Amino acid sequence: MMFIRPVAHKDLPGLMDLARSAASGGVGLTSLPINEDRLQKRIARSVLSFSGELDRADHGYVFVLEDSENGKVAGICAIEAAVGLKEPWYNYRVGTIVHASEELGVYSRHETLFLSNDHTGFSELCTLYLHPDYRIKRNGGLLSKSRFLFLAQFPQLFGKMVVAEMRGVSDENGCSPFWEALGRHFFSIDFAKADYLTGIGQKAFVAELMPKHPVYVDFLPPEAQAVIGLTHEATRPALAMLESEGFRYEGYVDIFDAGPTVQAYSGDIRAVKESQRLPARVVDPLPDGDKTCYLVCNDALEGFRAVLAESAAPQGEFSLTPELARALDVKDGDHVRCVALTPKEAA
Ligand SMILES: CC(C)(COP(=O)(O)OP(=O)(O)OC[C@H]1O[C@@H](n2cnc3c(N)ncnc32)[C@H](O)[C@@H]1OP(=O)(O)O)[C@@H](O)C(=O)NCCC(=O)NCCSC(=O)CCC(=O)O
Repeated sequence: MMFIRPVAHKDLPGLMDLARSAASGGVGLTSLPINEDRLQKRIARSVLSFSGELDRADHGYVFVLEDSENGKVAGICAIEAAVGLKEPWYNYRVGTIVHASEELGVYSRHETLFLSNDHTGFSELCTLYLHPDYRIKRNGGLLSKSRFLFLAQFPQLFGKMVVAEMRGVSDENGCSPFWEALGRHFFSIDFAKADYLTGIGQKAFVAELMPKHPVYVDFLPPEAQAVIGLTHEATRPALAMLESEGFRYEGYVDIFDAGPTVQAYSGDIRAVKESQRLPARVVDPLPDGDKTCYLVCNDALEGFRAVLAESAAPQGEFSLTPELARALDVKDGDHVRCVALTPKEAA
């Protein structure tokens, strides 16, 4: 059985394996560098976040997907409670500047990139990675969307808006047309290096050196213009899952590769809005009848668990098999939070 739980110190070797797997797939995950020291610090920060021992500005909750058959860490995902409260959080906002003169009969509008800190204080979904061997049986949905149950359960820990930065377009050698056209002029390193520095916590430092004045998109080469707001092919499944929950691109892009940031009000995320907190009824076997697949979590913060469960539409209580109750660490009568998968996922 697959279940979600908070990351623990013992998971360092498992996270290193995931980081190596991500890099070998050619995608590389900015926030999952193959760097034992960084990963160990990330685990430690998460453990302290779950126990409430840090400032809100430092809270970052990391979860792993564990295979109970063999104890293997199959995937990772995270939520940062509030970005930009310690050091600036930068995006480009794709806006418009109009140059017009009625007298001369001239009117032209220009797409322009404005440096912004507009997402300061928002929560961020990040570090989503599932080992390729486990990209089966809705594990991707469990991994990505379990975070929404956590958000619904503990709204006081998060901002009113949630964002996610999707990887922008780069080729098989890690070369980004947007970086080559813009960042490269201000920082004489290649995109892969800038991306690595971002992953080890140096993004603000690199960002300080990027152009502060609005950038006219017309002045960028066509290959850079073409990738503004586009998602890397390998990251499309991650984006599709967020879009199915109501996340949208609102014109903010990454300052390095111009990948889109998608966003949603926390309370408007489908799985947050539609989730219900109900008493668990542990039954063996489950009653006959039509069943749907639900995301289910327990009530605990440090002992958070989430699973996928087939169940009939809940009528004031949520029926669970003893095996699922054990995975969720709940007893009959304890409360769980549940939400059905989208009809497309459940099909
Ligand atoms: C993202 C996951 C975990 C997703 O797992 P799976 O691949 O098993 O998921 P899946 O069920 O096959 O696909 C999920 C949904 O994407 C759809 N889908 C699949 N391929 C697609 C494509 N090329 N274009 C558009 N949609 C696509 C499927 O139909 C499905 O939607 P339906 O269910 O509706 O049919 C994995 O692919 C992965 O680890 N990828 C590599 C790392 C990565 O790119 N991470 C995101 C980085 S960005 C980040 O971390 C921030 C975002 C975040 O944290 O969430």
